[in-house]
Amino acid sequence: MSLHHGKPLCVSSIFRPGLYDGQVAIVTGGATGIGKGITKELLFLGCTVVIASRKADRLADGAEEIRNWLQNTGRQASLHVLQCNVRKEDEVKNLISTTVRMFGKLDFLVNNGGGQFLSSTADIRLKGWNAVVETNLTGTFLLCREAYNQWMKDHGGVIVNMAMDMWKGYPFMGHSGAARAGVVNLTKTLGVEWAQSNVRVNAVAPGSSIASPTAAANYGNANIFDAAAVNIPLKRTGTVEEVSSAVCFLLSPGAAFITGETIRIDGGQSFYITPNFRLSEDSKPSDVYRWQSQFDSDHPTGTKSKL
Ligand SMILES: CCCCCCC/C=C/C(=O)SCCNC(=O)CCNC(=O)[C@H](O)C(C)(C)COP(=O)(O)OP(=O)(O)OC[C@H]1O[C@@H](n2cnc3c(N)ncnc32)[C@H](O)[C@@H]1OP(=O)(O)O
Ligand SMILES: NC(=O)C1=CN([C@@H]2O[C@H](COP(=O)(O)OP(=O)(O)OC[C@H]3O[C@@H](n4cnc5c(N)ncnc54)[C@H](OP(=O)(O)O)[C@@H]3O)[C@@H](O)[C@H]2O)C=CC1
Repeated sequence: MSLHHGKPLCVSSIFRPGLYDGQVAIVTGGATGIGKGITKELLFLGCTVVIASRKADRLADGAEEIRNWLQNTGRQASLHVLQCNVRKEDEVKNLISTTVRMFGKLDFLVNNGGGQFLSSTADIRLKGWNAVVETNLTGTFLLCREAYNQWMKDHGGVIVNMAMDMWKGYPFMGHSGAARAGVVNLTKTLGVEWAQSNVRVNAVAPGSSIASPTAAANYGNANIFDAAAVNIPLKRTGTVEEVSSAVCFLLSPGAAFITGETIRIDGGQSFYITPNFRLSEDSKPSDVYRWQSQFDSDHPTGTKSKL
């Protein structure tokens, strides 16, 4: 349901029905939150979708909900489930090869699966750092590499990666900020390297503001996203549909001349105040560095200072 000039409209995508008829996509993390929104929209548009993540129960529950939802729109779902931990190279290889074997092709890869935990960087243990970097950066690399080598290199395709609002660093999520900055850079590199194979590689960077039950549960606080709205110029949090429509656009022929790009989906948040953390009120001004000069008192602006 969305609003159009204040009136509710029952629509399930801004894109034309059948846009992705006959196409095959993998969406990692496709059973929950943003990934579930992307999966629904791709299915609604006619795509065959394989959702993949670590937890079999999550995949089963998500798939059932998605199938029921699609049935209510009057469409048949070509939805499939494969377990895969993107941190494990053999499981990633298997995800891609099984998909290609089952459906004869792989048109789209959406590297949505990922996440992190909140911690001051000083307190992150190496295991935790590695878990987050392997999930978000290494996992994205492995999936891109396998999708390319096993199918897209010879047949073309489109990849969309997942970044975040890490443009000015990400206090208290330093591991993920660093990993996602790596994803943005990798996206540029692959956009150039794989252009010769007609493979486009782009990314989306949602603000810290896309609420879903699973995303909030990861932080043990159902309302964690509510506080974000005050720092967002558009004065509200975002929706999974608003991420999904950007992903579906990047996958579409409408984005045929876009590669290596990362689109911010954050209501202007990253151009305004960063981020949801503030220094404590009693933090002191830092030490000052200044040249010593006999002219300082004559020329307070320092224009005639010398070493
Ligand atoms: C106003 C604030 C807004 C905040 C949110 C803003 C934006 C939101 C962005 C989002 O991305 S929402 C999506 C949220 N969903 C997820 O993050 C889901 C996926 N995440 C995870 O699965 C985990 O966070 C993980 C760490 C990436 C992987 O966990 P897993 O259990 O598979 O890892 P392990 O190999 O078992 O252990 C990892 C290691 O990591 C450390 N660690 C894990 N959790 C915590 C924690 N909560 N606090 C501190 N440290 C943690 C720890 O060292 C673990 O090892 P051990 O020491 O336990 O042995
Ligand atoms: N919500 C937000 O505001 C923002 C979200 N993002 C990113 O968007 C993506 C989706 O997040 P969101 O939907 O909000 O949160 P969710 O917690 O609902 O989604 C995370 C998904 O990633 C999957 N996942 C996590 N680790 C792995 C792994 N090692 N291998 C395979 N799948 C994995 C999870 O499934 P399972 O547990 O079954 O493995 C889950 O489906 C994530 O990358 C997130 O970090 C970025 C910026 C902001």
